[in-house]
Amino acid sequence: MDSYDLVVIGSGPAGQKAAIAAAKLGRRAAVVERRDMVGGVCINTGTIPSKTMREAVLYLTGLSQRELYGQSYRVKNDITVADLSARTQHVIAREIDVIRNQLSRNHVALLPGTATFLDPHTLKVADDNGDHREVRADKIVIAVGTRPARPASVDFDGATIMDSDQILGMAHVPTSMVVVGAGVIGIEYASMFAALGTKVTVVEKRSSMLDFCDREIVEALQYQLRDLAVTFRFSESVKEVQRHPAGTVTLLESGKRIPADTVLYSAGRQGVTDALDMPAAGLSAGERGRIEVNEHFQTEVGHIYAVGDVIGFPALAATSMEQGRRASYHAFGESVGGKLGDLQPIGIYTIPEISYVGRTEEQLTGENVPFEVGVSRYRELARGAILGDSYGMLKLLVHAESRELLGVHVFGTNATELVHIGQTVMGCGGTVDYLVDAVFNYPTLAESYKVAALDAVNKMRAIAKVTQTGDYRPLPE
Ligand SMILES: Cc1cc2nc3c(=O)[nH]c(=O)nc-3n(C[C@H](O)[C@H](O)[C@H](O)COP(=O)(O)OP(=O)(O)OC[C@H]3O[C@@H](n4cnc5c(N)ncnc54)[C@H](O)[C@@H]3O)c2cc1C
Ligand SMILES: NC(=O)c1ccc[n+]([C@@H]2O[C@H](COP(=O)([O-])OP(=O)(O)OC[C@H]3O[C@@H](n4cnc5c(N)ncnc54)[C@H](O)[C@@H]3O)[C@@H](O)[C@H]2O)c1
Repeated sequence: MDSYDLVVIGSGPAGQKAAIAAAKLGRRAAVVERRDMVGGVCINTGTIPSKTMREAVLYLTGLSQRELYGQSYRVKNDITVADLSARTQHVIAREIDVIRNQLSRNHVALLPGTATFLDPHTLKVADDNGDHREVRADKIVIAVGTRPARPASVDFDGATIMDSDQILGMAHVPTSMVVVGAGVIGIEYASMFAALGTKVTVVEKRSSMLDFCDREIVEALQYQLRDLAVTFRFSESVKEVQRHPAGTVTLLESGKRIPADTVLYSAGRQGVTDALDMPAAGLSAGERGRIEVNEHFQTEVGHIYAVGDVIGFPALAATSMEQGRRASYHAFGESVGGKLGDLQPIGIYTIPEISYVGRTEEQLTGENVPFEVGVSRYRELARGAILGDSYGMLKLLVHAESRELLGVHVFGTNATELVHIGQTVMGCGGTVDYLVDAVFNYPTLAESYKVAALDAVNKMRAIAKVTQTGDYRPLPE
């Protein structure tokens, strides 16, 4: 039986980084993964295909250029699924190659197959072709990720009623689509299909969407999506999805019926823990197959760690990678930076994109933290005009007394890149004054930080002026 210092189950972002971190610490590491899933959901069905498809949609539809060249501007009419998937397949293949290469040059063994616990230190790895082997490990990292939740009441056929894995194999761009669930996946795909000209209806059982984001920005997104003919049905639950020869009908609890070519069911995901035989290792999975861990990512069995989507929120590729690295470091007694804290950015690749770091206005108000808001609009930036982005905005939330940055919220072109400037300032404990005094390249979108910072300090100065000149008269009690 082969023996390793660390065996990782799953080769997604969390598993890869756990294994490579162990290898860098001089440990013998192995990753177990199914032959057709190297790179995990991230590379094969999730982040990478969806983000590549988005890029193809933006390019081929010419959507982001229409402010400059007119509303009829297109790079290609009649965009086909083949147009979209050519780019996707190219990027997936390239990324898998990079991962295989990184693992092999770090001497991490890639063991093909599905892992099952035999006991807390031993795993059976069964390949699809019927072969199996047993491996022993001092430490084990579970990084098995999630798969789309599939309620029994929905008859998924992969052609007209699909989950987010199946959508990548769709045969044609539909003329109409119902998206069930306005979570990140649902809204990202709703944006892409709306940009392609599909008539999209989003059904969401909550009264609003993306509740963790800044409200003003979510409203701006909804406005932009409605402009692309998206219909929102909030506070509505899907009761049943019917398949008919001529298309689908989505039946809502309220009695409404929505006909459409296709349905994308994106109402959450569940942990892929069923194949693991968790009880054999003394473990159990909770609601939706999730595994509970402590701050070091240890499960209830100390030498077994769990990282990535299988432990739940925030379920992002970037956080998964960092959790993987931290779990390995902890397993082998290496120190890591402070707690994986509040400064993890969120990036949502809707059209236009959203990104933020830190707290929202709603959170700060709820916590009675006094703050000032500084806003910069892309339409007032030279780079915004050059790009043809008139709707973008950057918003800074600044502590009214200490002048620290408390949150950065960006909407529009390059939002997911821009957010890192604010993240760095916040991570270094910087104040709004750093941004006021800094010089940014011109013409750039980064300049929006200075504009928003000046806006915030101007408002703060206005308050100070009123209170210091004696003009300020408190209202009678
Ligand atoms: C449509 C979509 C879009 C997304 N977009 C983004 C985005 O833009 N940005 C972002 O940050 N995140 C995004 N995400 C989330 C991101 O993909 C995940 O956070 C990330 O993939 C989680 O990594 P992971 O390592 O936990 O697991 P995964 O990537 O899910 O990989 C887990 C791997 O474990 C393997 N596995 C499972 N069980 C076993 C077993 N018993 N034996 C062996 N192997 C096993 C699976 O085959 C799989 O390959 C998106 C997700 C989806 C679905
Ligand atoms: N850009 C990114 O970072 C990115 C992109 C995609 C996915 N992800 C990750 O993937 C994970 C899963 O995303 P998701 O969107 O599938 O799940 P989710 O759980 O975030 O959203 C599901 C939504 O569906 C709604 N819903 C559930 N049942 C319903 C019903 N019967 N009728 C109507 N609405 C219903 C829920 O209220 C919820 O809003 C997320 O945690 C996210 O972090 C991240």
